[in-house]
Amino acid sequence: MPLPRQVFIAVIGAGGVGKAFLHQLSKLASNLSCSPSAPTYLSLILLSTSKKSVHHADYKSLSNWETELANSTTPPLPLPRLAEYLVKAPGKVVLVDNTSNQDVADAYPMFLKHGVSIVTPNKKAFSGSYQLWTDIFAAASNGQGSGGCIFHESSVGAGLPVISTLKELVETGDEVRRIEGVFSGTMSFLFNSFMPVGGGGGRFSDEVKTAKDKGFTEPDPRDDLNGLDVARKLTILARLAGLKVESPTSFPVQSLIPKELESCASGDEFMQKLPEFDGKMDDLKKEADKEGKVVRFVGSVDVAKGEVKVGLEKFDTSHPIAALKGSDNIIAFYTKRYGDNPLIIQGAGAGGEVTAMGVTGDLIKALRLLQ
Ligand SMILES: NC(=O)C1=CN([C@@H]2O[C@H](COP(=O)(O)OP(=O)(O)OC[C@H]3O[C@@H](n4cnc5c(N)ncnc54)[C@H](OP(=O)(O)O)[C@@H]3O)[C@@H](O)[C@H]2O)C=CC1
Ligand SMILES: N[C@@H](CC=O)C(=O)O
Ligand code: NA
Repeated sequence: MPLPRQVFIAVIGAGGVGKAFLHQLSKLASNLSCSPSAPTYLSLILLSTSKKSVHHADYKSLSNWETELANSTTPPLPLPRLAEYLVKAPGKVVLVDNTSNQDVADAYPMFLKHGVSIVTPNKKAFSGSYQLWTDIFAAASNGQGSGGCIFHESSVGAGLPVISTLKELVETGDEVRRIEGVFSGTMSFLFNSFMPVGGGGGRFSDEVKTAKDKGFTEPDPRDDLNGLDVARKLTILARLAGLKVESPTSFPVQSLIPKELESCASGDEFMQKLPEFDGKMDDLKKEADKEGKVVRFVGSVDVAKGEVKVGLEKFDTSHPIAALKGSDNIIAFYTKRYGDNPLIIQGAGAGGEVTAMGVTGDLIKALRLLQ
């Protein structure tokens, strides 16, 4: 009879994605067959938000995380103390970062060097400075050596298999020439509902509020509307395709934040004032309508030219990008092997459940490597 093995899971971030991940984790059979030789038991040993943490000095599994977190009065561990706690766990550890925090992302090389594996939808680690990108992958072992492994499928296209597909294209020797499409669930939802094919549509500011309520936006919706979220995703894809993109602000990115609202002190103030600018978005709609077109927020990476760009473009109403629904992303990979008919991935690109699916899938991949 093979001996069961135990893997310890620490989760930081319990918002839309974090909560959906924790529910999916609880459904993963505790007797998970990731290893051909032994069943795997998963123990949740830490759960933390920006305000509080639940963890036990004896690494006892959290049996009822919702109640334990709600009742906790313990502040979150500072990152070096968190690392100490995880390193001393009596077995392999996977840290699940469900935040969008830069400090947590900056600490990935430290966690990885200490053998802690990471799965995350947080884009900031992979789209920050090029140095951080290099440090993360230098520290990660992904199966070889003593460093932890790292997976980040949901950092682009939520649960859609975008990162894994691009990596396989590159690793199997295809030549990726161009990547283009709609990379934001929020922007897709906004334009599909504010400027649908066939006319009509709601007020732009109302649709922004709905996108936030549906859990599509970043914690601060200005990070979507300023184009930076898409720029981060394209930075990640461009780097995986071999371009040394320095940062998500090192190429042209069109912002939809009105100049007058750039100085808003908070996301709440911004959301309050946004309806004053609905007229400008209506003008954009009317202008496209006159040409029989719709406007969509798109991005592209031209690998051969080394160019990345993000912004609004007009599309014929018959174009596949114009026909997207809800929060759908569409991502086309033009490669040497696929020729003029690109490999296309399409589906929901935002939302707690679909994003958590990518994170849970990554956890399963990490567990297979940690045998
Ligand atoms: N929502 C989506 O559709 C998608 C999201 N993502 C990415 O997933 C991540 C999570 O998104 P989402 O769940 O929507 O965001 P939320 O704002 O709903 O949740 C973020 C969580 O992170 C916690 N947090 C923030 N900073 C820290 C910190 N320093 N230490 C511990 N916890 C912290 C917050 O705590 P508190 O509650 O105390 O503020 C909150 O629980 C982001 O990186 C996002 O870009 C990726 C693809 C799609
Ligand atoms: N805010 C992002 C969430 C997923 O990355 C989006 O709208 O696409
Ligand atoms: Na993905």
